[in-house]
Amino acid sequence: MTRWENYLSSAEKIIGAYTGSLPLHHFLKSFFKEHPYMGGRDRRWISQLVYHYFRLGHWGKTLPLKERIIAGTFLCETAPNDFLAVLQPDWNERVSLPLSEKAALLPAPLTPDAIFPLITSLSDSLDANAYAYTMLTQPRLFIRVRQQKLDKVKALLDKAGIAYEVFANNTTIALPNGTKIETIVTEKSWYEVQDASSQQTGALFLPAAGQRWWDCCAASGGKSILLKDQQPGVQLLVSDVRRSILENLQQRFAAAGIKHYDARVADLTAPGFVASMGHQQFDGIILDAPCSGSGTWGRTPESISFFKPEEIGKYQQLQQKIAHNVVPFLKKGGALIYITCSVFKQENEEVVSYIERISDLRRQTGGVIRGYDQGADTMYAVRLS
Ligand SMILES: C[S@@+](CC[C@H](N)C(=O)[O-])C[C@H]1O[C@@H](n2cnc3c(N)ncnc32)[C@H](O)[C@@H]1O
Repeated sequence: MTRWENYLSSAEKIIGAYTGSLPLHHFLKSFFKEHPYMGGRDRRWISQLVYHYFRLGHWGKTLPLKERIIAGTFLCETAPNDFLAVLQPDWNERVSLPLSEKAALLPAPLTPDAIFPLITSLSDSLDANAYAYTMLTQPRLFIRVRQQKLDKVKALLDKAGIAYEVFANNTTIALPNGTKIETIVTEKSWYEVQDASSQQTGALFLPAAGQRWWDCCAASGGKSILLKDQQPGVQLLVSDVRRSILENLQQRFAAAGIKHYDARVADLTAPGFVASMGHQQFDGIILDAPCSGSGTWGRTPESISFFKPEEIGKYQQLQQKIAHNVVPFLKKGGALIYITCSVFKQENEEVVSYIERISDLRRQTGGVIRGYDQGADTMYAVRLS
C-alpha cells in the first residue's frame, strides 16, 4: 500500500468509528494517541481528509466511503496535491477549476441541500445557496487588536512571515487558520482572539459611562471584554450557569486588565432565579444565548452530519425562557442585545418576535451577520429597546 492509500484507509477507520459524541478534534487527538507511530505529516493529512469528508455534509450518502473521502479532497482543495495525484489523477489535474466545473465531474449532484440538509430552516436574509457552499471552505482565524497596538502587532506578524489582512476598521485582523498567534504576539493584553462576526456584534452595544450592563450568558467573556473595551466606565455584571467557564472569564479579564465587575453563577431558567435577582435594573443586557452554534459549523463540519433537527426547537424554548426571565430587569428605555451564532430562523427572528410579544421592547436594528463573505462565522445580533 502507498502512503496515500494508508491515509485513506486511516480516514475510513476514523469516520467509521466516530459517533459525534465528542468534538471531532478531540476524537482525532485520542485516535493519534493510540497510533503514536504516525508522524506530524501523517496526522495532518489524515485529519484533513476527515475534515474535508465532513464538509460534504449529506452529499453522496449512497456512494462508497472511499469515494466520498476523495471527493471531499477534490472539492475542498484548490491546488494539485500528492493524495489526488495517486488516487484520482484526472481530478488532480482539474482541482483548481471553479467549484461549478468540479461539481459537474462528480458522480452525484452537488446541490445546496445535499451539503446542508436544513437549508429551508435558515434565517430569511441568508442566501441559502451561497451559504451551503461555504461549508466547503475552512473559516479564518480572527483577532481584535486593541487601540494603539495595531502597528506593533503588524510588525510581529510581518517578522513571523504571516500573511494577514487588516480590515477597514483597523481593529480586526484575519489570519490563516492554525496560526499560533500566542507565540507570535506574546503580550496578551494587545489583542483578543475573537471571530470577525462576534466583533461586529459590538456595533449594537452603544454603552455610556456609568451605565449598568449585564452579560447574562457571559461564558468566558468575549462580549463583555468587547463592551469594556468600548466603554471602560460601564458597571458590569456577568453570569453563566457554568462555574468553570466563569473561572476562564476571570483569567481573560485579568489578562485584559479588567478589574471592576461582579460575577455570579446563575441558571436563568431556575424557578428561584427571578426572585434571586431582587430589584436590580440594567441599562443594557447582552443575551448571547445558548444555541445550535450552526453559524460556526464551518469550523466543526462534523455537526452537519450529527446535529438532530429537533434540537432547534429545544434551543428556541430555552432562548425564550431565558429572554422571558431577563427582560424584566431592563430599565425603561434600556437596550437588550439578543445574539446567537445560529443560522436558523427559529432561534433568531422567531425569538425576537417572541420578545416583542411578551414585552414593550421592539427591534431597533441588527439582523444576520453574514460572516461567510469574509471567511468568518455567521451570527445573528439585534438591538431591542
Ligand atoms: C453562546 S455562549 C455565550 C458566549 C459568550 N457571550 C462569549 O462571547 O464568549 C452561551 C452561554 O450560555 C450559557 N447558558 C446555557 N444555559 C444557561 C442557563 N440556563 N442559564 C445561564 N446561562 C446559560 C452557557 O453555559 C454558555 O456559556
